[in-house]
Amino acid sequence: MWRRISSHLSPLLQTRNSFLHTYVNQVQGGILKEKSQFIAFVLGGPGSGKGTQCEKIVETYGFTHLSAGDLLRHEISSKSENGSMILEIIKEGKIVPSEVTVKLILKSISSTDNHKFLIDGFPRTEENRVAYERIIGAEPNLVLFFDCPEEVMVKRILNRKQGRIDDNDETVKTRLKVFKELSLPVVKYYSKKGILHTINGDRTEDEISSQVREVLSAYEPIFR
Ligand SMILES: Nc1ncnc2c1ncn2[C@@H]1O[C@H](COP(=O)(O)OP(=O)(O)O)[C@@H](O)[C@H]1O
Ligand SMILES: O=c1ccn([C@@H]2O[C@H](COP(=O)(O)OP(=O)(O)O)[C@@H](O)[C@H]2O)c(=O)[nH]1
Repeated sequence: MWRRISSHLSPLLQTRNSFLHTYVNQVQGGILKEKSQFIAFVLGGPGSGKGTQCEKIVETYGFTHLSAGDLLRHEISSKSENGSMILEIIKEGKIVPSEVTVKLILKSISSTDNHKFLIDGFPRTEENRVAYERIIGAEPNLVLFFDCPEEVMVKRILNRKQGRIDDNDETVKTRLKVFKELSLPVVKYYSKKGILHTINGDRTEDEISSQVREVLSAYEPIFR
């Protein structure tokens, strides 16, 4: 049974506290055990297979999957105050202001009773990354990067058929440009930090899954 310990703090402190230390106490055989929050960022170009693999990770390891794109699309469909601005940006394949995305991520984390999260499709720019670190005050435990040739990603996106407004020839061009110019520097940053794990995304789903399991199993003692 999980229980947040930050309920008596002010809302701001509470959010930050719950993020940094979620920490929930589990009574196990009479011993109060503390679990640390575990965050994995999942990066890769559009159509590289991030969402598909996140679903498998959820099934195998019990992570909570937070897709930044899904959180933003939910703001559009729920007609929230930022909904129309987000719609315009996604339609063009550009990047939503960091504050908006980070707040949505933070809100989801704080309202979820789990200590391990996959944050999929974020951070997409160095500015996103810095905003996340400023607001959250922590770095991820690890970063998975799905490396996939451009022509494979384009083919997958145009076959995706989920009715997404940005899955078309025109917007895909901008998304790929944004990925190369703005997102790859983030990948490089985490590589230098030594927490990046590159996965070959140009394989079958099962082959990719087994590469992912190889990486995650090494972290299992930490996030379990
Ligand atoms: N390894 C794979 N081989 C072929 N198609 C894939 C593979 N992984 C995902 N797909 C398909 O490609 C499309 C894009 O995958 P998705 O997981 O949505 O990518 P992303 O979240 O990175 O945009 C989806 O239609 C998905 O079913
Ligand atoms: O942190 C984020 C994540 C997504 N997006 C927007 O949402 C779109 C779709 O992102 P998603 O991760 O859902 O799909 P992908 O491009 O990886 O297929 C992007 O092109 C951006 O316009 C954004 O602005 N910031």
